[in-house]
Amino acid sequence: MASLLDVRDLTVTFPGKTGPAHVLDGVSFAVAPGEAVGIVGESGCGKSMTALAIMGLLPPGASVRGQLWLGSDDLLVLPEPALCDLRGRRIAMIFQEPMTALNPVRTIGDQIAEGLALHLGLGRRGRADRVRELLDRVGLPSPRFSPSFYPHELSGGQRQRVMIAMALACEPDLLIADEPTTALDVTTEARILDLILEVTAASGMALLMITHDLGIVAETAERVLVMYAGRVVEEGTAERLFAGMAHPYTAGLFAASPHAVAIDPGVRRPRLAAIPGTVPEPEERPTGCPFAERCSRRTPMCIEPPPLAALGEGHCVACFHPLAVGEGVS
Ligand SMILES: Nc1ncnc2c1ncn2[C@@H]1O[C@H](COP(=O)(O)OP(=O)(O)OP(=O)(O)O)[C@@H](O)[C@H]1O
Repeated sequence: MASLLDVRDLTVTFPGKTGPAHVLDGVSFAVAPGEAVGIVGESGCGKSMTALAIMGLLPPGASVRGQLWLGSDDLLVLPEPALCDLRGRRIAMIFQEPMTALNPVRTIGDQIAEGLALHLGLGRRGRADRVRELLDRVGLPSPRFSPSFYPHELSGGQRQRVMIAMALACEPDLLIADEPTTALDVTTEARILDLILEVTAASGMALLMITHDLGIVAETAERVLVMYAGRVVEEGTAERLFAGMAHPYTAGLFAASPHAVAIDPGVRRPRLAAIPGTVPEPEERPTGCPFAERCSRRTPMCIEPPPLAALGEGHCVACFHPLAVGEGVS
């Protein structure tokens, strides 16, 4: 099937103190129409930069190379007005913290209606009807919830529901959810994830779920990209990858995930095991395997960059010493 989103060799660089800092280094992946893809990695791996590059919202100072195809449009060469038209209409994004993403001095109804006026040209009456329909759709029905509410009158979970309503407003082809439940308690997290899955499946929307938690990926994605230090280090269908994580980093994330039981109900662990060390800063990244310094399996050959190579159908890994199926990381 033709891809909806095709990211090719995406590289994002900022000027650093000692030279260019590559925050993304040759990232490539595709999302098919209606597909749910998860991007997972620790803080600082480049997940948000990937999302912001797709949205055309990178911070000032960023320089971008590569290609970002949405259907037949390369987003990296589209002029700003065309990109602006595309945001909300074809791609929408839900951010980590709804309180900062929502405008505190405008009603939720006005904020949801904005995209409807801009992209669909709906009149006042049409917008009001659609806002009520969307609030209802995301579990904020009237009369209990009114479009005239301000964000501060809602709980964190309810605000995230408003963000979902805004994202759904124009029925985009792709929804990017960047850590959408980080600010929520566990019960609310489960409800919001269920809602995102339900609305995307019902409307045939593709989903790019960005998270640091492999458990969330296991619950939401059909395909998984594991990112480390600005690169994709493992990619596979959720079925393949969770049946045999091959990169020592992915296995480390699994060992550190409090939700690992969602991936493997048989898992028994006395305690969570953190990966030693931290993600190297963009200016300090080695030219070879970026994970080598933290990896118990490294050998002298890891001073070379391992290519992302196929392990089997629907599964690739960038590691010279991948784990065999069933093998744990020591
Ligand atoms: N404005 C900026 N200028 C320079 N470097 C930046 C800027 N914003 C982020 N970075 C760097 O880009 C790298 C990737 O950041 P990014 O926010 O994409 O990580 P992430 O994986 O999404 O982490 P998190 O889960 O914490 O959001 C980090 O090393 C970060 O320090």
